[in-house]
Amino acid sequence: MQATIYVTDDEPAIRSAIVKRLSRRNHTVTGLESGEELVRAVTQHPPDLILLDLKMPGMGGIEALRQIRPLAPQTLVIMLTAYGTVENAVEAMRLGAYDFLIKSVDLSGVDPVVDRALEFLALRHRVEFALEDQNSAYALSNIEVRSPAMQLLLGQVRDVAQNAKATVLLQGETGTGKEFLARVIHCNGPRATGPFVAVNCTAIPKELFESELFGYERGAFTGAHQRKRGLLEKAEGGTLFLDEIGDLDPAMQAKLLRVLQERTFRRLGGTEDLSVDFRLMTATNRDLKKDTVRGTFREDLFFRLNVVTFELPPLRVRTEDILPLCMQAMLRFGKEFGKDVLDIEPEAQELLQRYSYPGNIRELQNIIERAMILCHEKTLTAGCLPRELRDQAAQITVAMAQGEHPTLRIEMVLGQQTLADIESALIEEVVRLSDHNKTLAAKYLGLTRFALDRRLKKQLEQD
Ligand SMILES: Nc1ncnc2c1ncn2[C@@H]1O[C@H](COP(=O)(O)OP(=O)(O)OP(=O)(O)O)[C@@H](O)[C@H]1O
Repeated sequence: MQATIYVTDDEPAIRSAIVKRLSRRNHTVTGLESGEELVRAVTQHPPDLILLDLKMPGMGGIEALRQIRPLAPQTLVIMLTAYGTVENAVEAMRLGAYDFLIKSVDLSGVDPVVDRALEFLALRHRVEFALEDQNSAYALSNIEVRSPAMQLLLGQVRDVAQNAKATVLLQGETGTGKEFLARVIHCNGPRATGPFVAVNCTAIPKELFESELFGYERGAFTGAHQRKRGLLEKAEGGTLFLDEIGDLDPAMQAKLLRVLQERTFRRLGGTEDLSVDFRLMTATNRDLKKDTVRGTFREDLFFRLNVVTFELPPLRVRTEDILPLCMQAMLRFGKEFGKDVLDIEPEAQELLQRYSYPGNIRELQNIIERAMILCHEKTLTAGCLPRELRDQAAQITVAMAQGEHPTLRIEMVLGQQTLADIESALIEEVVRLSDHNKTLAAKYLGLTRFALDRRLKKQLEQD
């Protein structure tokens, strides 16, 4: 991003060196020699970024920051500080500065800090733009994904959306965005103007499911005072989305299969075959294939549903998507709560990116909602984030990437963990991923079953 930048420093040599350095990278850079001059310039033209020296004669950096924040809430401010005055820089960050930079002789630290701030600014612009039109929340072009896994998936979604008939199965942990993606497919396809009928298979009691799905004729059963159209009919010309399909009762599985095979059905108590035209999408956080082996899910129905399958990766294996999702949530809750929190301080960014999000995007949104309630500054700080995030920063994170060969990634905070901690975390995760089949886990780990048992026992004793 090419940006307008003000560099404010009373020392001419440093000021001109930074101005030169940034101008060479095609930014529009202006040097200013005092806090007063900066306030005047910001009043006339708020820039994208300000580099602001802490210690200046007359109006110091802190006072200048206090005055420019309300004048230019969108502008990011990086404080320039000398060794030994870092506490003041921290104070400045509490007042809304985005970051700070310790001045060194060669100024080589300037570029990465400026790049990071500008990248953040560019991301904020994109998210703001996407949110301007709430109706286009599901437009493919407005979905902000950075992780290679999600970019690949969205590319495939684009093709599938265009095919009005393709049946889609969405699999993934809770909160990974299965319903969201179903809506994206619906809204970007030829049936976008048709209805999107979402049904949670676990929310409707077993006895009522059939009448809800197929509808009924007057007098079909006691209490059926008049004809009622079922969900299948309501989805005509659009999409029927069956969530938690893995929990569908076996009798209903058989009935659904018949509709999918014949594309016709009868209302309860009816004699007429009705034909329906809809796209079916289903979602589950279970492994349906395994359920067919276990015998809890019909294999023939699985084959009908499993035409196009999307596996949504958990958020912990696509960390690149975390900050864009946080920004989106901040803007959304900011509007709701009437708060103007526009930035996330670097320490909070770090914590948000390191957390493992067992509840995925839904949990991320809850974390941001809570933080926005607690936050009274213009910048979201680490102090507004829940304790789990800070605690987890001190733990070992083991995350799994899906694929033909599932891969475990381990992160270790140097100085806080030992090799033994890593071993325990790794063993625990592999046992969990092997569905607690210890023979399989031992095989993955290259251990004998006996050696694995011995290690697990030792871990238990230490706990
Ligand atoms: N790519 C995305 N961009 C923005 N918001 C998203 C995205 N994906 C999901 N969300 C939001 O995250 C929340 C959870 O998504 P959703 O309900 O689709 O998850 P799910 O996988 O269907 O969950 P469950 O299995 O519990 O039903 C929703 O508020 C949704 O709007």
